[in-house]
Amino acid sequence: MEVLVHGAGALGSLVGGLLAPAHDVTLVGRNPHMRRVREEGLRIEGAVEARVRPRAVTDGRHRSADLALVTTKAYDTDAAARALATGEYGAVCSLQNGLTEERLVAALEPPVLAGTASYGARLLGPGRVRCTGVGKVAVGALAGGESPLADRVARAFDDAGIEVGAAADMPRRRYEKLAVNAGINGPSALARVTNGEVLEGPARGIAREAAREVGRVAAAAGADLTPDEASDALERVARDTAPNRSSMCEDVAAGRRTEVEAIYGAVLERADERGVAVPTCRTLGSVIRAWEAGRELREK
Ligand SMILES: NC(=O)C1=CN([C@@H]2O[C@H](COP(=O)(O)OP(=O)(O)OC[C@H]3O[C@@H](n4cnc5c(N)ncnc54)[C@H](O)[C@@H]3O)[C@@H](O)[C@H]2O)C=CC1
Ligand SMILES: CC(C)(CO)C(=O)C(=O)O
Repeated sequence: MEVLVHGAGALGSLVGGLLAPAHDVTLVGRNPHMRRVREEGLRIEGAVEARVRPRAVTDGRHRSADLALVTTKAYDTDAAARALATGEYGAVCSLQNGLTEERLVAALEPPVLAGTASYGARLLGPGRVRCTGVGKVAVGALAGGESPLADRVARAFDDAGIEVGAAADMPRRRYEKLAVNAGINGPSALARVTNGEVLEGPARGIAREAAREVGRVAAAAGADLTPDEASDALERVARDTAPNRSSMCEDVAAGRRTEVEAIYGAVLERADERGVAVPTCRTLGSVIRAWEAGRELREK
């Protein structure tokens, strides 16, 4: 399969690199990373060790592939969609955190699949990515149900040795992941603690309530996820990733922009549309947004 990975940072380089031995992969990213991949190949280190040679480019416009994977940060989704709209793709699938697929649907003609990836990835430097945790990929129709296209994409991941499931319940999975991110990311970023410390420490109640609120929004949206299930998912992921710092915690610690809008913004938008009260998510989102506004002022 021809696969284009738009946004080849940590996750995109890892997934693209894992797909490369079995497929014709093009990474779209930025220099100096792309230049090094072009010149010397991509080295995957850590939980998976490999050296592969995907194509590596910096201009994602006017390209074509059977599948485009979107792995930019969520706040770069609109720019990614604009670039992808100039090309030709059989399908587009996001592996990002947060609810970004609707933005891709609004901008693109090809079918947009929903995806989740529980791999851990960190860019070590140009041409080098560390796999910090072997995970699973799920892909399926955005609205749920069987999808021959998702089956084909899942087979392509499987051919490359990636554990994958073609999932008929992506609406539930997307909300479950959103609940986990809403429960862990804000509290861990504000308290500067690991995922495990969110669960064990004084922020536990806030984290659980944020996840439960997402469960209420999901139920109102017909996504088959209850508040208890959302809270259980949060507990499970926080336990499984206990020593890790969440992406939002890393972003805040490094003074970088966060994915607050794709996580808390998405919860609030959907909650407000359906009249669901989400005071905990609203508070967490407001404080992270306030930090971001302060960060922008400090940069000026
Ligand atoms: N890193 C991880 O372990 C995981 C990340 N995710 C999600 O995956 C997404 C990506 O995360 P990371 O890979 O960690 O971020 P990252 O910042 O390492 O990678 C994003 C890359 O996209 C590139 N990019 C953005 N716009 C571009 C454009 N127009 N043209 C070319 N390149 C462009 C950036 O230069 C950057 O290298 C996020 O939504 C994150 O939450 C999900 C699961 C695990
Ligand atoms: C699941 C979790 C919380 C793992 O750290 C994550 O997705 C993130 O850090 O953004």
